[in-house]
Amino acid sequence: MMVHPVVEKVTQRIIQRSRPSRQAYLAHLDAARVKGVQRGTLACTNLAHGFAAFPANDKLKLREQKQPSVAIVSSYNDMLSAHQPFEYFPKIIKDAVREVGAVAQFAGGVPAMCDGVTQGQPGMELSLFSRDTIAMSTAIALSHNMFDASLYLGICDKIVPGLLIGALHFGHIPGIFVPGGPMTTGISNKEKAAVRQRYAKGLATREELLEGEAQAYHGAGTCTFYGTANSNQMLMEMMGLHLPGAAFITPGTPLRDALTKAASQHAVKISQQGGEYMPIGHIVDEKSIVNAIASLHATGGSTNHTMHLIAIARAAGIVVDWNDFDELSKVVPLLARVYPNGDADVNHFQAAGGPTFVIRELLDAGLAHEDVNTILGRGLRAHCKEPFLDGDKVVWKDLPEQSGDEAVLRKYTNPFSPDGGLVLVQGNLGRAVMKVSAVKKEHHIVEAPAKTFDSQEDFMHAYQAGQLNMDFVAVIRFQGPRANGMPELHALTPALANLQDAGYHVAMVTDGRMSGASGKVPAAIHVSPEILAGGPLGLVRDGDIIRVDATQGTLDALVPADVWASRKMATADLSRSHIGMGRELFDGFRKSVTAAEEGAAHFPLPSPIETTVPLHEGTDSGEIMPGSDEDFLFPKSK
Ligand SMILES: O=C(O)[C@H](O)[C@@H](O)[C@H](O)[C@H](O)COP(=O)(O)O
Ligand code: SF4
Repeated sequence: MMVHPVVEKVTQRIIQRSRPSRQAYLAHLDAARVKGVQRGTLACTNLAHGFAAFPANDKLKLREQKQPSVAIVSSYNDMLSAHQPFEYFPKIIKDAVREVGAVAQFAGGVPAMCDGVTQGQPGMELSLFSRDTIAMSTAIALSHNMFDASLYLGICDKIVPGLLIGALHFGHIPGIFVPGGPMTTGISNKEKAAVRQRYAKGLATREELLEGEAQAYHGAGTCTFYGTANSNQMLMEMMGLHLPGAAFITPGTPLRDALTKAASQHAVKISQQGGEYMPIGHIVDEKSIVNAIASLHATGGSTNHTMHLIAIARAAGIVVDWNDFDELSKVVPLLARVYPNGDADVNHFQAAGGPTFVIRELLDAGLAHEDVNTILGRGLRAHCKEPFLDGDKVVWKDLPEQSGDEAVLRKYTNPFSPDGGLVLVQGNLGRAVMKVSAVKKEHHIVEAPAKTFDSQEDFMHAYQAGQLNMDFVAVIRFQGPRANGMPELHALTPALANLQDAGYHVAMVTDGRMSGASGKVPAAIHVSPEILAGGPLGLVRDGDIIRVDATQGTLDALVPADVWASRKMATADLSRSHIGMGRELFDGFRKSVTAAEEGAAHFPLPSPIETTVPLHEGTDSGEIMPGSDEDFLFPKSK
């Protein structure tokens, strides 16, 4: 099926723009491949260290160097309710892989930060940088070079992007993402937000607030709003990196564990030894990235992916920018209304049809590419299925034709909105992104005087002192990655929402970011260049009229040109963001980070290597496979 002309145009533009770096990436991938098991390239001493602690039968298989070894890279910890279930996954995986004659090895853990625990706290200034720290930790795990396939256990915000960025730097290794599933529904996200707004007005006690939060976040599993974590799940389904429909199955259930077992055994199958070799670097290509952006728009996904997806693409040699997001947003309809884009949560979304329903609708609408590689082979249509238990095995069934709840999920023929959730706004303040799917139409344009703040705390002090009961645009400055690590400013949402509810026209403009769970207040975020990179946001003064217009895609200070030209860049003392809570360890990150529109990344685009010199000397069983087209079953980017 032909895709929509705009989808095709954006795809071809990305392919053209990415050609040098994508070809360099594929050359690196070729050079890393070996004939036989990857551990065949190790010397005996290395290998003995690699299997020393294993039980006899595993050790024998590892020593024989015939059966694949499957890496487990896990973000388990007790801090994220979403990742706590991963505690018992390694045992399920090892038993499942043994059943099919191979071996699974816990290759390494990666750090994972809960943005809910750190929201509004100093720790949030490490949050964005934790993504590439996770990517580096993934590389450290895989650098043992023992592995012929890998399972990535992660769900939340920066963790899936970090794991995937790391995995793509080992693009020759087949990989499958293994989710843990969402928390069961507690009090609704709307009720949770209402308690917060009452507390911000002084109408609820701290005990009432804590009780409300505890009823929202009440158990193991991912928080049930459609923030960055659950946006990640949609993207993994859309990119064919999950088994179909694995995203939103509750942790601790038989189906959840059966899916983990099935993913483990499928990883063996797509290893070179399994006969259906499918390296992850050939799954993530220009078309799968375009598909991911389309699914983000169709579901009102997290604004954080206007950075994370760009960084993921960059890791695979693919260059994406906010024009690509913006042009796709204009043709991809909004098909799901999940909080903050509506009242439903992800459990309702799943019951209505879930992410695989969205995949089918986008394919049927010609708004996604079907001809892509996935962990199941060639073709995305195989992922438009729903998993069920048949005994202790997973079987997949066709999706129902209709949505289970039209208030939550719709077919492309009857969308909530003809266009998607994220738009580019640009003007004399720079380039920024706005999530419009969660903002009422009457707030898509805000023109009001600026009030500048250099920290979240300064804003909250002014709010609590009653100084903000007016129409205004909050310009929160010095929040970019170079300044203080680009924290989420989600903690300002209840105050801004109260002011909006009181009838004031309010908006936020910042070089910082918001949570994927942020919603109703119009916010032009990720303003690039950031102030510390000379961004014009630093020229704004209190009282300047700021116009934020999501319909026209503009972001301007309406200041006479001569006055604007005479302005000096504001300065701020950021030292308190550079010391304490470990922030001093990330000084190098602040200095080396790329712009938000380049993914706020800490790694270069792949560049051509002089010759496809193998990364390591082969041995008899680890003979280096020459990188050549016929070795691959996969068409290169055209
Ligand atoms: O991008 C995201 O989705 C957020 O980082 C999310 O993971 C974060 O935890 C929110 O702050 C939680 O939402 P509440 O703060 O509303 O509980
Ligand atoms: S969704 Fe956010 S708050 Fe919930 S567990 Fe994940 S990181 Fe923490």
